Amino acid sequence: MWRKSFWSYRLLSTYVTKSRYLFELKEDDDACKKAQQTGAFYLFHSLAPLLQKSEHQYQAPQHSLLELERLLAKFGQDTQRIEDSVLIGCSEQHEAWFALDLGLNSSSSINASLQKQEMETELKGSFMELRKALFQLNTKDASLLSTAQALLRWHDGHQFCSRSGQPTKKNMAGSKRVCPSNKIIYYPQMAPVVITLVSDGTRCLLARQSSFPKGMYSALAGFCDIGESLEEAVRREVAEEVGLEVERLQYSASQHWPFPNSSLMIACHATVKSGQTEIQVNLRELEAAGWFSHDEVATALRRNNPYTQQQNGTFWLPPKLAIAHQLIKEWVEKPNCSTLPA
Ligand SMILES: NC(=O)C1=CN([C@@H]2O[C@H](COP(=O)(O)OP(=O)(O)OC[C@H]3O[C@@H](n4cnc5c(N)ncnc54)[C@H](O)[C@@H]3O)[C@@H](O)[C@H]2O)C=CC1
Ligand SMILES: [Mg+2]
Repeated sequence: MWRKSFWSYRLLSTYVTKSRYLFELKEDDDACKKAQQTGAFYLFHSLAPLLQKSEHQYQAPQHSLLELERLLAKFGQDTQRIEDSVLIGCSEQHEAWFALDLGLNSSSSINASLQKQEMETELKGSFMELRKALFQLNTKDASLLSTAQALLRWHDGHQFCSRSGQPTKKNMAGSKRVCPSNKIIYYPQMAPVVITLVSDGTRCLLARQSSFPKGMYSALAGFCDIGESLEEAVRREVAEEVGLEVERLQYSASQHWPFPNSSLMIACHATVKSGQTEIQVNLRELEAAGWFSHDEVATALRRNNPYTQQQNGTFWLPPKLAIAHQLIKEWVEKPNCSTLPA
């Protein structure tokens, strides 16, 4: 455990002190409880974050502990419910940030779910589905609320020990749950997913699932199987979904993705052997897949507004905040960047 008195915080960078402060809050329940007193809370209802509209923009409001206690009292709720909150980050000045869901059934409060509409009126905002909310927010808030929702969802779904069947207990920060009877520790999980933009040197391969919004095409994605390396997962997914063999691949970047459950999206560029570009779409996984020219993709990126695209019937690409968008943009800017052997 990092103790403030032990470390000379002044010698460390802001980022390092922040990281160590968050580490301390995860490890030490008393320190975390203390941090709640000066902290800020983001509110959710059944996993939908609270947003407020100011002028033309939405923002995610923060509430102090005092405001939260008043709110809960007003709705006849025990302040014990605040113990369900999870730590999601802190400011550079070490103001800790928490998230609390007022709609999910609470293990520490009897009168579980609070009425959504009454809360919205009281809070002068609305609980918006996260997929919609992400389009309305700046990058920092979008990322914070994604983390918050992922953590809240994980706690909601892991309230019992899978060995003893007993209720598990969350630590103050929400970084783990412990079974009191056998001491098994459960940590929040995310599934590794590979997302690959395949190129044949001049064109790139885009595909769509029937569940995608109308007209949207993206790179190939798939969950890693147990025991697989990243490289093996890319090769298998490309073979499974479009019947092609990857020749070379290059890691690009990664992203936490909260839908439908937490995934760690690992994005790669890949090439296939020239002359072996005939696609055989696996219709159990995909609705359609095809090769798109550099010009077509560059044009789609420039006019990437889903609403006008849907009306025109032309294809469109995932929004900026999705790593698929970044992967496609990278390829458009540098079409020959797939250099590492698979
Ligand atoms: N952030 C981004 O840019 C993008 C994110 N994605 C995400 O990637 C994820 C994976 O893509 P898919 O093509 O759907 O995967 P996929 O090609 O592996 O097919 C999904 C199927 O895999 C099986 N599966 C294996 N392990 C699973 C697990 N841990 N959780 C759920 N299903 C599992 C299920 O049968 C499921 O129906 C999606 O959930 C999607 O949200 C997809 C494209 C872009
Ligand atoms: Mg897939």
